[in-house]
Amino acid sequence: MVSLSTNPFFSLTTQNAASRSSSSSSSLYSRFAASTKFNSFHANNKDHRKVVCACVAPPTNFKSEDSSALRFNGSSKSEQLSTLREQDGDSDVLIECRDVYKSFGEKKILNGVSFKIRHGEAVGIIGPSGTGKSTVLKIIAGLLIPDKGEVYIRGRKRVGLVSDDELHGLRIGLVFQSAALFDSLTVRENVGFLLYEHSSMPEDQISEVVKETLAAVGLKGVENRLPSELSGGMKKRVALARSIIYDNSKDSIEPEVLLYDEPTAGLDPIASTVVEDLIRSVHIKGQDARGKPGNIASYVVVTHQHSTIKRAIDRLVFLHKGKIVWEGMTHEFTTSTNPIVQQVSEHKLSCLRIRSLGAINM
Ligand SMILES: Nc1ncnc2c1ncn2[C@@H]1O[C@H](COP(=O)(O)OP(=O)(O)OP(=O)(O)O)[C@@H](O)[C@H]1O
Repeated sequence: MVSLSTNPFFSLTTQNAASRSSSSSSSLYSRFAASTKFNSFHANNKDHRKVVCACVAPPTNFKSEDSSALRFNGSSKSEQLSTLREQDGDSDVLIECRDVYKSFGEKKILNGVSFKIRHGEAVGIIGPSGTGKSTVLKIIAGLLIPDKGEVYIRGRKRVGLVSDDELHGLRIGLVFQSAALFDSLTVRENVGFLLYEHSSMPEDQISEVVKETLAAVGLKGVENRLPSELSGGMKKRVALARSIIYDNSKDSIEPEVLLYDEPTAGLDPIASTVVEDLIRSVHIKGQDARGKPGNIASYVVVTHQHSTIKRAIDRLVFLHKGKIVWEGMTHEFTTSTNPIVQQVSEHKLSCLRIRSLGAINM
């Protein structure tokens, strides 16, 4: 079985999972739901609602009467994943997009995207602005449905949106560019949201895990601050902490694939380096940044930043005009004979602003 329970708010459609019912968790929810930003966001913009729902770590079971307003879709659990694919020697493939198409209205964005994410990989998706990189992440995360084509999670075809936490076996976490913290909650509550909402851990233990996780991303003594009291780089680190926290009281920890959408956008070079190295450190050698058994099996980074490619990515997928035009190891990027890659690598990656690629003729 496969689960995407790490994904934020996926649990909103789940009615029956055991969840923490403490007053503190409902108060967390009400404080979050009562925030002006949240209400206006959801009242005014359906598409944005999806993004908000996607952007944070993993409350897997919101218990609220209002939660119906936040559901992604009405698809049934049985529709979520089906059709176990035959084993084909790809046993290390965690996620596969096969011939995926996506349009928004008349606008064709993805035109047959196929690629695989294997266990242990650090994959970067690069390409011109507007070419559909974030759309690919949202499709992988189960927040958007392809118009055509298939997404397989550990060999099982996903049907519909992810909205179910009864599935288990792989968690997928999405860290949005904006960090997307809940403004009305403290850093502790933001980072510990999943555990407050969904685990049976006592609150003092959750506080301890939050503290450890924050320390792992280089933050100390910020637990009681609100997001508005943090710098941009700190917010990104809090978002990272929120994506890597897990319930360590469980017997087994599911592997997780983390999806980062421009994790260093807007940061200065030093702050970028910190985040890039953290992305690596939560993943490498089967250890997480707390020195405990790691659960981040693989990660995918959408980026325009050269330093992120250099420090945090091993394999690149190059998306252009809705298709993958090149795939290879990062070091092969500069030696590729693919014309479009050559035009980019002539810039030696050091001045890589792939946004300018929009002008390149294919
Ligand atoms: N929900 C949506 N509704 C309508 N259009 C959308 C939606 N989401 C994305 N788009 C459009 O799809 C195109 C691809 O967007 P996407 O964010 O995936 O691009 P990107 O490659 O990540 O761009 P960037 O590098 O600038 O972040 C853009 O033109 C965007 O405006």
